[in-house]
Amino acid sequence: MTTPDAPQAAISLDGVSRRFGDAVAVERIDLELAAGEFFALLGPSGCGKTTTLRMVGGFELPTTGRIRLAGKDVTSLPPHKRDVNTVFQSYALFPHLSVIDNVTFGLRRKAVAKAEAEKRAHEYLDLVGLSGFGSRRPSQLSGGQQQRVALARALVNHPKVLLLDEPMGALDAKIRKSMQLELKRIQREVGITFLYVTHDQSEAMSMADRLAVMNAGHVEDLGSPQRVYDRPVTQFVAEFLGTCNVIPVEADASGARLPDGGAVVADAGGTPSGAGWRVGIRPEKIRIDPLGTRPSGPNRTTATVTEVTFLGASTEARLVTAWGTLLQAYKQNAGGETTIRPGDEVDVSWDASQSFFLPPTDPSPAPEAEPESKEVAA
Ligand SMILES: Nc1ncnc2c1ncn2[C@@H]1O[C@H](COP(=O)(O)OP(=O)(O)OP(=O)(O)O)[C@@H](O)[C@H]1O
Repeated sequence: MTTPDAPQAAISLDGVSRRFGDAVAVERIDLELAAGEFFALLGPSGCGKTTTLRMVGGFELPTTGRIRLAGKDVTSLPPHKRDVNTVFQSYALFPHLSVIDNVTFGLRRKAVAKAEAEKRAHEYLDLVGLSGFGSRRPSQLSGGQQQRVALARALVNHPKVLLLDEPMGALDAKIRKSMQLELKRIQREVGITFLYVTHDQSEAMSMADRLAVMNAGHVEDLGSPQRVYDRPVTQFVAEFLGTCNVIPVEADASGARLPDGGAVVADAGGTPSGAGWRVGIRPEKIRIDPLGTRPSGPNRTTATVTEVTFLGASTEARLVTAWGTLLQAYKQNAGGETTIRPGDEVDVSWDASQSFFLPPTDPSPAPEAEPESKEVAA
């Protein structure tokens, strides 16, 4: 939590929940976003991302908890009394107004003089790469261009915080990719705090300074994209962020072992003890060598290659261990690789630093359970 001399959080959620009748959409969330941070809320459909964002925007009231913006309690304030703007997936542009009138709309309502409002609008249209489009109607723009207008309109009031709810949802994959880079550049330039909701893990990882992975209404993991990808705290998080090999381990006082008895050491995820623990390794971290060529040590076993797929930049191998766990491994095609074929017996190994222990998964977490891991802005 915030210490007296820590910089004030731009957004802070303290024990925020939202129920709809008996259904719990958001369950006791604690979040702190630093000023100027690009923060993503990531998770599958229905996990509570949009409800969380709507509570920050004032479109939904929390059932419990407090929301602060720059230290000010706004929990029960209506949207227009909060220093935030929202960009929705649908853009919500006025179809009968020109681009420039769409962008100046909020300023004009705040009684900013027309000339001044238009000057500012042109600056923001420049920023989003749309100078010269001011007199067009939204219907004369592509989806990506409409999205930029919506962004310019949201930024032109200089809100302290911008909320973005799947703003790229309507764009095709290629435009999405270039808009992601663009949005990150714009966010850096304007220095406004962004709270960005998406179910697309690559979008969140490529743009966010930090991200929170939500599952069934609670925050399951929170940290930098690299930390959450490399050292996820649960199997759900590991698998939501990309492909992950998950191997059961048996653990006792003498350490953790694979089903074939080989020792397992991992630098992350705590010390397994008892039943139900697993070790996770990303496919690109798995090393494959001809059978019998790996020196003995922990984190190695043997497997049979079942499928090899050449993907151009990389090759994907599927393997099965002697006890029946299926594994996936990616290898960059950097030249000089040993060819492997289906049916080959191989040594499989990985570094302790590239793997993480995963705790037993509770099949039905108690509704009042605390999130398994939390971090707050320093
Ligand atoms: N107004 C409402 N009335 C009843 N239930 C609601 C309401 N709004 C949301 N919910 C429920 O709350 C849960 C969380 O919804 P929310 O829209 O926050 O999820 P999400 O993670 O944003 O999903 P998506 O990615 O599909 O938009 C869902 O089970 C949803 O059905």
